[in-house]
Amino acid sequence: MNDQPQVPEESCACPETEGKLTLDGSVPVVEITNLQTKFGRTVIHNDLNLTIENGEILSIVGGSGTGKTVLLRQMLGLERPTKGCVRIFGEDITVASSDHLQELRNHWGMLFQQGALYSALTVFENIAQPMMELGTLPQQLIRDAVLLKMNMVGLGPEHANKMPSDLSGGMIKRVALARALALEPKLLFLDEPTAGLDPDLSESFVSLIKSLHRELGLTVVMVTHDLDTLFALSTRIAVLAEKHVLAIGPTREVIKTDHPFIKEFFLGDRGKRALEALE
Ligand SMILES: Nc1ncnc2c1ncn2[C@@H]1O[C@H](COP(=O)(O)OP(=O)(O)OP(=O)(O)O)[C@@H](O)[C@H]1O
Repeated sequence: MNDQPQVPEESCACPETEGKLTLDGSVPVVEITNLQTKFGRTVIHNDLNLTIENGEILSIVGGSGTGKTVLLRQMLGLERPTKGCVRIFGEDITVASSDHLQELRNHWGMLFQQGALYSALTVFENIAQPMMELGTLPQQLIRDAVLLKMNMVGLGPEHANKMPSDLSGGMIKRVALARALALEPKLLFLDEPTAGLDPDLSESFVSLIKSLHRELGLTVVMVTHDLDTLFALSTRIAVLAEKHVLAIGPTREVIKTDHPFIKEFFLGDRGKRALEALE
């Protein structure tokens, strides 16, 4: 996929707010309005609206090809919708310049599915990289901050000089999480955070995310197919179907929605087991 955002076909009709970066929780952390995404003639999203409040863990679910990844990339400013408005911390990122987007990205962290570590850099260097890129922080402060982030995600300093190829899947996720938290974001995006982890590692990674969410006061936006992760973490779930957010709310309310995808996804055997485990 092309990482250069394209200019939207039509300008957005954003709700009337100041449109300036607001980090104090006084406006929704994410506010998507009347969003449309088309690739050629294929419409992926139409009239999609989604609001995510400060402190939530909002999970996005939906069938294959419903546009979850594209929506996540639009929230990250990596893609622009065909129409509509994507406000992050009150600021419409669909009209932001590339330079401004780069600055805005320092306010959110992203954990990619495969970790996306730089293979030629050590654990320390991977976590330090967003701080180094700022070009303003003294070396000693970066060193202390990296060790602090490592500690936060349960990695001792003895791992600092390891290369990604020396790490287990669970450790790669922890390093990637430490890097996502490097600039102390208030908003964290997670793409399939537990994919590829065995059930025990998955459970401990979920606990880690839960405690960091609480301790750091994060807002989390997650895409996952894993029902255990979904049920254990989400404060609300948004279901993408029929090109828009078909249902949104706490898990127990969303699963009552009478829709074939929701019935199949949540109320199959796997869904029932995951729900029972919550009770
Ligand atoms: N740059 C692009 N050009 C053309 N089509 C695209 C592009 N990016 C995504 N699509 C299409 O948009 C649709 C939604 O893709 P997306 O990856 O967001 O789905 P998804 O909901 O994340 O699916 P999955 O759960 O299978 O990962 C797919 O049909 C995909 O092929």
